[in-house]
Amino acid sequence: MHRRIEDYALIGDEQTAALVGRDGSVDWLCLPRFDSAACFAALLGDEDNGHWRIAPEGAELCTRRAYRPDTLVLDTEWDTAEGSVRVTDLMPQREHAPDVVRIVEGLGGRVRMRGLLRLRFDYGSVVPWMRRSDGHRVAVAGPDSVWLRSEPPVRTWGEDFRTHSEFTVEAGEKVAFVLTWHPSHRPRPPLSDPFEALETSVQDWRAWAARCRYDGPHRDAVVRSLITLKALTYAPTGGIVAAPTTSLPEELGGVRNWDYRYCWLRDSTLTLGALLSAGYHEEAEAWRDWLLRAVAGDPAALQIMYGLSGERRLSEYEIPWLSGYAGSAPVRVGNSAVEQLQLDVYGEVIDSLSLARRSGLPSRPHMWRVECAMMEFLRVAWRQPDEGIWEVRGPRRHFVYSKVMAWVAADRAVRTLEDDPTLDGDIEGWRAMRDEVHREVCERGFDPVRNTFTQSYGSTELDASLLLIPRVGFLPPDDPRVVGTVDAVRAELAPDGFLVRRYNTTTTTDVDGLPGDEGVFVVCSFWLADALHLTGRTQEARTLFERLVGLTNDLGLLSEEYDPVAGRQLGNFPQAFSHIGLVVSALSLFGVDEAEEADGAVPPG
Ligand SMILES: OC[C@H]1O[C@H](O[C@H]2O[C@H](CO)[C@@H](O)[C@H](O)[C@H]2O)[C@H](O)[C@@H](O)[C@@H]1O
Repeated sequence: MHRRIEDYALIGDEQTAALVGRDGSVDWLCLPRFDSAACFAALLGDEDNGHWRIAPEGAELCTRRAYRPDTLVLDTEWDTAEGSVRVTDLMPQREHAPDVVRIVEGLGGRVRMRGLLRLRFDYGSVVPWMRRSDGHRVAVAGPDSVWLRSEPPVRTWGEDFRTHSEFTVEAGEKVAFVLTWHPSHRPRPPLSDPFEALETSVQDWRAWAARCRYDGPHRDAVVRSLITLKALTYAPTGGIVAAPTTSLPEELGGVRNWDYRYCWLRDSTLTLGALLSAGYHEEAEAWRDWLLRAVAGDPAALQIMYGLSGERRLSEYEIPWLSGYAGSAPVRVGNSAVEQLQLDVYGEVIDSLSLARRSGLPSRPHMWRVECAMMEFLRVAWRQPDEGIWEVRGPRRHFVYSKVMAWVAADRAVRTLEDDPTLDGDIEGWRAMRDEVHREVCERGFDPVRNTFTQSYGSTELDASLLLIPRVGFLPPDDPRVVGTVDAVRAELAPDGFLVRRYNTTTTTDVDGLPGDEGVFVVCSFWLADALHLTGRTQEARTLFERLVGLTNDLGLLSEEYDPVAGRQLGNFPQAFSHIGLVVSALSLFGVDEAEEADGAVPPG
């Protein structure tokens, strides 16, 4: 029986992350990086694909669980007939090697505990050799070795390619387990102190969370989202992954299963906006510098996504031995979307660089050169059809949102030149492009009969990305075409007025070229709240926002999509896009309207 996606919690060390279930089992962990092969892949198969469970003997789901306030340290507790026990899970900031620390603490009575570790390298397929060394159990296969120790040592034995442990805790007693990954050709990794690591982690996360500038309603949800975005950052380079998982399905049993362990420029730039609005300038600067390195060379040959360090080749393949989450196959590694043309990305990148400049981030000498190169490419390329924001795998189209974002690119480039006369650029050429794009979108992407912008030129379909038109400043919020579009999108893509689908997957136009259906797309519902607010319906927007916060799991986490019929989260988890939506909407609806600035909502001049 698979766990629901929302039954998982996230822990991580800003280089990789693990998912821990309510039953005390770590079912997903890629080591040493987010995009490495998983050594625990039970999430996408079964327990024999690797997991690590620590729980009271005979117990199933925990009685309660929570993050320690303002941290990524997870407490999972069970009340049993024998007594109560807590397992505290964390991945400390990395010094030498990645560690997963699990501290078992007796809370009352005398509880018998069981540990079961099945290490399976290379996405659940490789059973390692196990041996003992210096009080550790060591698993080795190919490039990977994993070292397990406990403090104090507890009885541990191997059987059937599994490592078992058995021990008892009384109130106040603590047993810590540390699992450390290391390259298999290297000597034993340095030992870290798990109890000290716990204290330091709690302090560090709290100090980080205290920097949040937002102090309005739903602060806890905002801080949890920011912590999640921070946890999705690959600290050594500043790259931000869209999610720490691959192939959690957009439809249970379906084929819409993708690998999100990479850095999408779209998702990352929006993360940058959310972090900047909430006061996190260092992270924004680190990402901006990651971007400048990733696109170096020929900035015009921009990819829509990169690896954690800016790698370009992310070829997609399937893993046939994993049955998929709830049977949702195939499981994919890599992402073919890397080869797509998505014109909106240029707008998002130039917008975020312009925001970085306006927010006072120290400039870099080649930043403007990169923007100019992108503009030169876009000046010609904006006329092409593309795969659009939703990365459709059907034929290219003239997606309206892509054109709107081409307008944003030109608009922000022109404004940068207007603000800083020391910079060189073809201001007249870009102004002309801006006007031409605007004219064309209003002529070819607008349906005057229904009074709404459409998904693509000449189409009758709608698209949730159109909700962003007022936010990016393409038209003022009170323009009747904007109000008409918000109403039309809501009526057609959110029949309950609340949960928004990104587009229709069931029409004859078969826009995405994929079989099957999908859930509602969480970030789009936040966009609806923002659009309602901008168009003067703030009370309605706030009510909607509050319902959306209700979709988070018990820990405040959101996946990419939601199934309103089953009442379950769907898609990769936790997903940056959804948490960005929550932060930006909260700041805009209850804060100081900085979220608009973050997304570049500068009304057209
Ligand atoms: O639905 C088809 C596409 O789905 C994924 O893309 C989605 O996730 C991206 C990362 O969060 C996001 O940037 C994009 O807008 C979403 O549509 C998947 O990665 C694609 O390969 C797939 O074609």
